[in-house]
Amino acid sequence: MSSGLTEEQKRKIEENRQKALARRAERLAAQQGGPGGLTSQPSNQQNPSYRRNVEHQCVKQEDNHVKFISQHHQTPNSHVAQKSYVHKGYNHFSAPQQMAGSCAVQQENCSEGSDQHSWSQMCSTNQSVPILQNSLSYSHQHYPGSEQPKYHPAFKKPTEPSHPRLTMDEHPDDVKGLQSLNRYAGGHVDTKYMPSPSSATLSDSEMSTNAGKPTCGPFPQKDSISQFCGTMRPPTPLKEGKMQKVASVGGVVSTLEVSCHRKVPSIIKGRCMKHREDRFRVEVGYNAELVSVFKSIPSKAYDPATKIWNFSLEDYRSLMEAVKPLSSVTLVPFEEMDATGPATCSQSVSSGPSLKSFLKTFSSWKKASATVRGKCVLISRSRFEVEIGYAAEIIEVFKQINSKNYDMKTRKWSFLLEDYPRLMEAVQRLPSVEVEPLPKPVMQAFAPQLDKPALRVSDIPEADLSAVDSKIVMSLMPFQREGVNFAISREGRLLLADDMGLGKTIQAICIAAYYRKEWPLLVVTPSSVRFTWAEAFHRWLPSLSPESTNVILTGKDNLSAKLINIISFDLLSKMDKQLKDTFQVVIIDESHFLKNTKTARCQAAMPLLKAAKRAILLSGTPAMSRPAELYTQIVAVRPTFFPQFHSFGLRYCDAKKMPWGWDYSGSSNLGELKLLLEESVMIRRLKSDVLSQLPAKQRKMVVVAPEGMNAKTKAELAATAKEMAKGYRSKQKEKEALLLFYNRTAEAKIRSVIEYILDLLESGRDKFLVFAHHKIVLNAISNALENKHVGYIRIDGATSSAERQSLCQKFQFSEKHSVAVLSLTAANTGLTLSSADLVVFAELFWNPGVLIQAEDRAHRIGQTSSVNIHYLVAKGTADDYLWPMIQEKIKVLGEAGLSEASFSETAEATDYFYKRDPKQQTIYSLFQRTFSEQGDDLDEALLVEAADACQESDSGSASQDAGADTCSASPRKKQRLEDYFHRQ
Ligand SMILES: Nc1ncnc2c1ncn2[C@@H]1O[C@H](COP(=O)(O)OP(=O)(O)OP(=O)(O)O)[C@@H](O)[C@H]1O
Repeated sequence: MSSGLTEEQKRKIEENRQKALARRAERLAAQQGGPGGLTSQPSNQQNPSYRRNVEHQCVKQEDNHVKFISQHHQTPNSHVAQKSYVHKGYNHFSAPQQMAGSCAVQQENCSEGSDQHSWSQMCSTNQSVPILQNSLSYSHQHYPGSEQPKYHPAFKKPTEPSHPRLTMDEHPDDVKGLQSLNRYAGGHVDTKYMPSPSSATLSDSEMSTNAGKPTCGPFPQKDSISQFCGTMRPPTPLKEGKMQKVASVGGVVSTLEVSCHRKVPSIIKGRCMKHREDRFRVEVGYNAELVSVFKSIPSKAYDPATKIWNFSLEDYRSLMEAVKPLSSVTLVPFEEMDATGPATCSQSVSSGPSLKSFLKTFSSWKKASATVRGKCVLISRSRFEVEIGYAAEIIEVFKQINSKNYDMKTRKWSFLLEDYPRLMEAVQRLPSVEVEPLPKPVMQAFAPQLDKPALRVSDIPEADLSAVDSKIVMSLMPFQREGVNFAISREGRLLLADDMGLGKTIQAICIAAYYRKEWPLLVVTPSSVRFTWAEAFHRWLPSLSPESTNVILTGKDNLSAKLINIISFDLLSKMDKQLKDTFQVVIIDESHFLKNTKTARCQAAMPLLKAAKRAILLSGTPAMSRPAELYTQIVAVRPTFFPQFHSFGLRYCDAKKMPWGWDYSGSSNLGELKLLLEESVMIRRLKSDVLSQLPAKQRKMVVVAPEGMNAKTKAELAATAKEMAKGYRSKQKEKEALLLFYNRTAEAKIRSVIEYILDLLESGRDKFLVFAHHKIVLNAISNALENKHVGYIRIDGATSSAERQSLCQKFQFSEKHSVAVLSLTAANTGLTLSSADLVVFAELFWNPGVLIQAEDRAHRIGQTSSVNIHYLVAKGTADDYLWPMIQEKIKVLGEAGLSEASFSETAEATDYFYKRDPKQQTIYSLFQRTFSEQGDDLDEALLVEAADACQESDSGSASQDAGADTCSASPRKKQRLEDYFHRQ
């Protein structure tokens, strides 16, 4: 068919094309020239050895097909063996290490060439290919027709580049490794090709094998072969004017469709380099797609200084797999290079890292070829178990171990830890058995047990606490003292995970006080309990001056202004990062708040904890649903344990690869995790463990944050207090003022109360009672629970007796109902709610009898635990007067044997309140007078009325906002109250 072109036109086109080809050839020669560069050679695709040392360029032939122009490398230091490396390095991360040490890898100019074709071809034609240029397969490589000896460059001596020899003298460990390898090869390795100790030399001929053997060498069995070659494809037929660059082995290089004639799309090239032990980095320019791939890799770490990402070698393969589909990126696989550049072949063989890589490669191969697999799991502080299927040879090994024990029920063998090294050594020699060792942190933690029996927690020596305030030391319960000893034996780094209410605060303060010389101290806590911490320090360490605590209220406050600095998690993320080295002693209260690494609070806290010398983490519920939640807390205490989450996830979270990534939500080897934690990270006692040391009730004052109040409410409260301090002429006025003060206190506390309740829920408290007096408070709590979809019951004055009973049953027996919201006056008697062991008082009440009865809804027959009682107290409100008054009254009751526990012994000190201030004293007297013993009943009636008045207005058209007028009484009730006051 005529092209429609004249002869002259065709001649011109051909001429231009030839010129273009000549220019391209020149350009390529220039790119690849220089020292160690390339010299153009005719293509020889039949010669595999030639292929090993060539790079291809594609040019278009007359017939519109692509041909490869191959070029030899001239020096061993140049681009030798790049293809083989590119294609197989991904298979297991250690292989490239091994190989890379020998030869620099540099991705050829893929805009023109497609070396991957040749690789695909080689694999598909099952020709002998030097693809396994790693030390495991060299003995089976055969290179028919090759003039040159074929060996892995790692075994090449620099002085004898064409006839490499490896002697025992030179590389004893490597040779040993090869010998063991032979054992692991399960008869597939032809031993005549293995170096013998006597000859200790590998000749070229010894290293060669027969043609026609699988290109991937005999070691990997079916699976591993496909690992190496399975994804190799024959070359994709080329379309006219185009060639496809095909991802070859395992897709190290992505498929690229390039035109030999068109402008080549811009492709970012990068390379994988050794980073530090167990990690590699990817040196590459910016590419958005690539960055999202990086972010999906579990072990990712980004160095902002160098702007380079690095990863665990364990994720090497998944990273390369993920990069494969990116058409705009080419990554040269991981290579091992020294600091100055590509290592020579001989360097790589003799250097330590190369040997390591070799051994890693070795074990990877073994892993791939083993037919019986199992794992070691720690089952007690002194014994481990081997979980494995049946294999006669391993049973033989087990029987040789003195401490062996066979459990008939579980059909598992266990051994003393001291026999672990011996057993593993023996297992290593079994070719078809692969046993996963104990994790490194387990070995670290239990290293002493390899020699001698372990100490029990109770055997831990008594710490010398003579430098700590005697008040706190004397107050410690025996189990608390053990906790302090444990912390000091672990050099002040621990997770104190005692059950809720067991006194983690007192223990943490004592531990921190032991390291007082290293202060300033930082306490990070939920904001709702910042002030409680400040109080606790002064209560337990009387030697502290009153100015030594600094509760941080805003992001602008000075974080290290005082000896003890207390900050909320949320504010911590706003602190100056530079301060991370300021604190040598750090306490993290409710440390499970750090469970999610992605949160700002976790990201702010972790560097602090790692930099600090002492890290005291407190949590009654370190993990609420899965072991993954423990990871950050473990790393905060022991940063060297599991530097990468992925290895932790694999061992303890039953990590599973899903189409969307890794799923770490499961759990595995929990017994071992518990042992590991208890050995070196955590101490945890349950209430039931120490019940005999606990009082039946433990009361605690929780100072709720004043910034929870809005400015208007605060101003009104201050004005009311000021008025009251002046005194009143009539009793009526006095009581009206008092009533107003009490109502406004209710409004003012709402926000802090809600925050506290939600913090409790977040901390895993799943069954508790909340008492409040004002309807506005009860409503606000109910609304907050509903918004958070927390199941609750509510009993107040409007609840009928029939309903009460069924609600109690629901709460007692249903897990869905976590909170009981109760009116102080309507639900303090006659109800059994003993399934909870925590009672929270959102509001105070002047009559201690009512409070004690309310407490006893949980503390009654059926209760098997010690009951914790939290009184929420707000500074600058009526609580300032109600709290000391209640304490005094309860103390009296306690002394008379009428109350089981007195506040003075179990709750925080009262001198926090301004009883010494004359104005405050006046108000306090007013409270006392109004709520005098004789008047209690009447006063109670009065305040119940007041609360009702508040409720009525609240339930009417009034908004539920804590506005100033919300609690004004209805006209009818107001009249009743006025009448009452007049009667007084
Ligand atoms: N040895 C002790 N002597 C006196 N009071 C103590 C002692 N130990 C704990 N308490 C009191 O018991 C109450 C509960 O203690 P704390 O708040 O420290 O418990 P916790 O373990 O932190 O509980 P949670 O997990 O609920 O925060 C507090 O009022 C505390 O003062």
